[in-house]
Amino acid sequence: MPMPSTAWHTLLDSPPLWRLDGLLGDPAATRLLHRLAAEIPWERPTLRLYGREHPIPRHQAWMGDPQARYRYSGRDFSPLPWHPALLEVKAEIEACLAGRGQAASFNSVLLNRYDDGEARMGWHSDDEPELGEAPLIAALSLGAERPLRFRWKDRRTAAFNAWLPHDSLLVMGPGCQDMLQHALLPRKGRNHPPGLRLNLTFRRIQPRQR
Ligand SMILES: O=C(O)CCC(=O)C(=O)O
Ligand SMILES: [Fe+2]
Repeated sequence: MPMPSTAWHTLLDSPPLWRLDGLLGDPAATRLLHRLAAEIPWERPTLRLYGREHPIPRHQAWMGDPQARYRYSGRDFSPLPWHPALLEVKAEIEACLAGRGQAASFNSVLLNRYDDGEARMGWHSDDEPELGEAPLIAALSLGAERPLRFRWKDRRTAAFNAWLPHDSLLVMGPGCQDMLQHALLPRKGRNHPPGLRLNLTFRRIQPRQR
């Protein structure tokens, strides 16, 4: 098999925000998209907002090492065991980052599935205490290309889009969660509504001390 041709793009110098195109190469990336869409036990958990339960506007799943547990909204979550294909992707990402001089060792992945342009994720930073002080998060996009919107917390610089094509890896380095928020906004696109998109965010959860 020829090595997929990859290229790094620097979206921001500081904090470091990078994109690598062609992480897995095709047809491997497209095969992975369809395999994960079919084999992952996708869920649509509900969130309580102003006293009412709302299903989140996308599907998701959480996988990782057994000790990569975290607390959210006062509840304890344990990851599902790794899907074998995701362990391979994790190794691939870690190798790519090592090649860029960036050591990383992930122990969990949050998978998001967006079926259409209505599916979305609101403004947030990935700044849960379990992720540590200055986390490095690497997110693989598969399927429909959509923009991840970034805005600065201090609002001094304009918001911007990071377009995430099929088989691209977005790396949010130390400081990204402190200084920026990001969101996957809904897209109407009457002529070209986006189709299925998966996003896999690899993270390192610090095991809880107790
Ligand atoms: O779907 C995306 O590109 C973003 C996902 C994300 O921000 C997250 O999982 O925290
Ligand atoms: Fe995020």
